Amino acid sequence: MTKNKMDKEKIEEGVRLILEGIGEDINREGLLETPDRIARMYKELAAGYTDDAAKHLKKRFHVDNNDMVLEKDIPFYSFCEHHMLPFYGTAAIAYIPNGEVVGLSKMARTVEVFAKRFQLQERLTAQVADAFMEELKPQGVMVLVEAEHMCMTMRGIKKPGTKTVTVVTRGVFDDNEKLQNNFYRMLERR
Ligand SMILES: Nc1nc2c(ncn2[C@@H]2O[C@H](COP(=O)(O)OP(=O)(O)OP(=O)(O)O)[C@@H](O)[C@H]2O)c(=O)[nH]1
Ligand SMILES: [Zn+2]
Repeated sequence: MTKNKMDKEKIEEGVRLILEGIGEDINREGLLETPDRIARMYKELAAGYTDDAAKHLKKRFHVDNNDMVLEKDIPFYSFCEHHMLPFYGTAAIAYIPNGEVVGLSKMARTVEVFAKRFQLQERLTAQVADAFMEELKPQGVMVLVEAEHMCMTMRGIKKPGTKTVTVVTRGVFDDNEKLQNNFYRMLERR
């Protein structure tokens, strides 16, 4: 992924063009600072382009037992790459260690790295799983993402409340009904 710094001026120019295209007066008081604000906003909301999952997953702790670790209800906000509108929800990551675990916060940080980009929910889900497999090298990983897409709620088909669920398995979770059911059972526990 690109390590380039964001081009703030380009974003500002783009925002001015969209506002002009819509027919707005870009010189009216309320809009004067908007291009600058939006450029600063993207620096935060698209920070994933300059972040790297490997950086967060490289610190490990040894464990004696390779029991499943599950982190669930990890909230995230992302953007759909088709409409540049937010999609948001929660992610759950489970893995079976291979003698090593990562800090719990790093699981949520990995979600952030890939969520803070223009995304497809399917790709976001797979990228989180693949980052775990590549960096931590567990025996397997399973990731579930549940999200609402604003491009389906405030425009287009307009179906608020519709949830999209994407699931990815890697390693020992592949085709392993027992492990997958274990994951789903742990997700349901409140
Ligand atoms: N698979 C997938 N589709 C997505 C995601 N986010 C948005 N979409 C869909 O991307 C599609 C883009 O379809 P297009 O027909 O090119 O665009 P559109 O004319 O704006 O489509 P409508 O939303 O149906 O009005 C839409 O069906 C969106 O619902 C995502 O994360 N994954
Ligand atoms: Zn969309």
